[in-house]
Amino acid sequence: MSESSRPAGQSAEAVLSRLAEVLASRRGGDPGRSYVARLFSKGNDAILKKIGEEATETVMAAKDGVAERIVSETADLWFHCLVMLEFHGIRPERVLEELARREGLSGLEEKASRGVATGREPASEEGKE
Ligand SMILES: N=c1c2ncn([C@@H]3O[C@H](COP(=O)(O)OP(=O)(O)OP(=O)(O)O)[C@@H](O)[C@H]3O)c2ncn1[C@@H]1O[C@H](COP(=O)(O)O)[C@@H](O)[C@H]1O
Repeated sequence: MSESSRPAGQSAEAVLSRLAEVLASRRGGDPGRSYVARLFSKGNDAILKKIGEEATETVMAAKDGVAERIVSETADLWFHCLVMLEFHGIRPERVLEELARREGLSGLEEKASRGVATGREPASEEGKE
C-alpha cells in the first residue's frame, strides 16, 4: 500500500507513534501478560540480543529474496528497535526527524564532511565502509 492510498490514521508516523504509546504503557507491566513488559523486565542486554537475532533473520530472508519473509522479518527488527528506543526513553519521532534532516544529503558528502576521503580508499582501509 503506498503512502497516498493508506487510510487516514495509517500514515507511517501515526503507526509508529501509536505503537510507541503502547510500548510506553507496558513499562512496569505484567511480564506474564505482555511480551513487551517481559522484555523490559529482562533489560537492555535481552532487548539488544533480540535485535541481533532479528537482524540476522532479516539478512537471511533478504538472501533468500522472498518478499513476504523480508517484510515480516524487517517488521520484527523494527519492532524490537522500537522497544529498545522506548527502553532508553527515546521517541521514534526523533529517529524520523533525524532521517528527515538527512534528506537530500548524500552519504558520500556526509562522509567527506567528517574528513573521510570519498572514492576508493587506500588498500589498508578496504572493507571499513
Ligand atoms: N508488533 C509487535 C510484535 N512483533 C513481533 N512481536 C513478538 O516478538 C517475538 C519475536 O520473537 P521470535 O520470532 O524470535 O519468537 P520467539 O522465539 O517466540 O521469541 P523469544 O522467546 O526468543 O523471545 C514474538 O513473540 C512476536 O509475537 C511483537 N509483539 C508485540 N508487538 C506489538 O506490541 C504490542 C504490545 O505487545 P504485548 O506487550 O505483548 O501486549 C502489540 O499489540 C503489537 O502491536
